[in-house]
Amino acid sequence: MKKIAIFGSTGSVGSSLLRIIKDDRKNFKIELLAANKNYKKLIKQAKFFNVKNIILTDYNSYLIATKLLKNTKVKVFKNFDSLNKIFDINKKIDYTMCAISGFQGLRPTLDIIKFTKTIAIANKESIICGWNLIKKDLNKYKTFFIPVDSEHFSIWSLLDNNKNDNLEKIYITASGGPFRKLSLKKFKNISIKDALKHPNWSMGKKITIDSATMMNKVFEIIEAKKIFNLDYSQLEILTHPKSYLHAIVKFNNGLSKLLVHDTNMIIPIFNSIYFNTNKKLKSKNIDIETLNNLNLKKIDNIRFPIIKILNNLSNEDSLFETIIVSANDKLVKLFLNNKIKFTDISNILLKISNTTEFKKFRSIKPRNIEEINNLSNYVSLKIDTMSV
Ligand SMILES: NC(=O)C1=CN([C@@H]2O[C@H](COP(=O)(O)OP(=O)(O)OC[C@H]3O[C@@H](n4cnc5c(N)ncnc54)[C@H](OP(=O)(O)O)[C@@H]3O)[C@@H](O)[C@H]2O)C=CC1
Ligand SMILES: CC(=O)[C@@H](O)[C@H](O)COP(=O)(O)O
Ligand SMILES: [Mn+2]
Repeated sequence: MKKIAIFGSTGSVGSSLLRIIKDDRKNFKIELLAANKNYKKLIKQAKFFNVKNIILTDYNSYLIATKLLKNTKVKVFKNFDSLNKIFDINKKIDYTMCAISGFQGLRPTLDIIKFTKTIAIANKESIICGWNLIKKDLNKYKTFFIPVDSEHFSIWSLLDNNKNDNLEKIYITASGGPFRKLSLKKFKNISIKDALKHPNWSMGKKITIDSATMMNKVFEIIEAKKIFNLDYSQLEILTHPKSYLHAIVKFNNGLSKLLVHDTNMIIPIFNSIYFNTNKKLKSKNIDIETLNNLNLKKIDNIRFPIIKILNNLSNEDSLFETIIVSANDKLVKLFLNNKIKFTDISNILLKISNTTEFKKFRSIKPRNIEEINNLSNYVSLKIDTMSV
């Protein structure tokens, strides 16, 4: 019986994992489910899987859930401060999925490492902002790490569990999102509805907007650089409309490996929880038609100006990554609340990434979560004051 925890269980990745577990219930005991506001879905999950601990970080949702569950054995927590009341460092759980969206996933990811034997991280923002802190604790507590983001899971699989000492170059693919072919003249009137129509993947709103602006791929380059300890010069984006090929790894010895899988996040998620088992997952036959038409092209930074942020990055872990993640979190929220235009996201992000005030953070290494959180809050407030 594997004991597990799922952060972001009511979301796209979290719910996909629960669908996998539902088919194999006898082998799993869910110790904790965490979400933000969706108390109805979280309570339904907790009851269905007989989960004794839940976290709701939105205070009002926490109060409602506490009331609704008062005559049950389910304990409701309002934040992640009580992990040491739920878990025991001497009796680690087997697996945790970190699938909270955005910057807010970093603290829970850092806090759970000591309590879990394996940590599967889908929350790319935590890797981008806090990788040096995450890596330090992975080593300190001997926690096994599996990246879940499809391109990074693919690279990780090609490197056979992360031996990356003879890596020459990595290509990650981008679908190009819903506006890959849209006339540039129409970008200024892009609607929320259209921006949420990803051509290949059904994902949470935030990552879907990031795929439309191409910020998702900027994040994925940073994520790959950190996880696989590369220079940015060793990483390149290729657009591939079908999202079937996820990564190409070129090694120093002249060999290159490519990884394709169905355009379905169930595959990386399934492999993260059944890693090192021979559990069978039903999947489609190899798609020869798509393999014959990979249609790989270099990224167009006229269409996707946000790519230019990659030119401003330092090759060392820095607080600058927190600035762009937090600014992007905020700007995507403003766009989804109809406060700014789609093109404002890239324009304001590029402006922020070029200001002297923020550029100086490229040479400051993150020392602790408090420093990262404070900077993130500052960036968020700064955007409120900008004339957006
Ligand atoms: N979806 C996908 O296919 C992929 C996702 N990823 C990454 O995985 C992560 C999750 O993505 P996705 O599943 O699409 O996101 P969703 O928006 O679908 O779900 C986000 C989850 O996080 C919860 N959440 C949000 N904020 C908080 C918070 N402050 N505290 C606790 N829980 C919180 C949400 O709770 P609530 O429901 O209550 O709001 C929800 O359960 C992201 O970092 C994304 O970049 C990477 C590759 C693919
Ligand atoms: C499924 C997954 O890993 C997403 O990150 C996906 O890659 C987003 O698609 P884009 O390639 O359009 O950003
Ligand atoms: Mn991805």
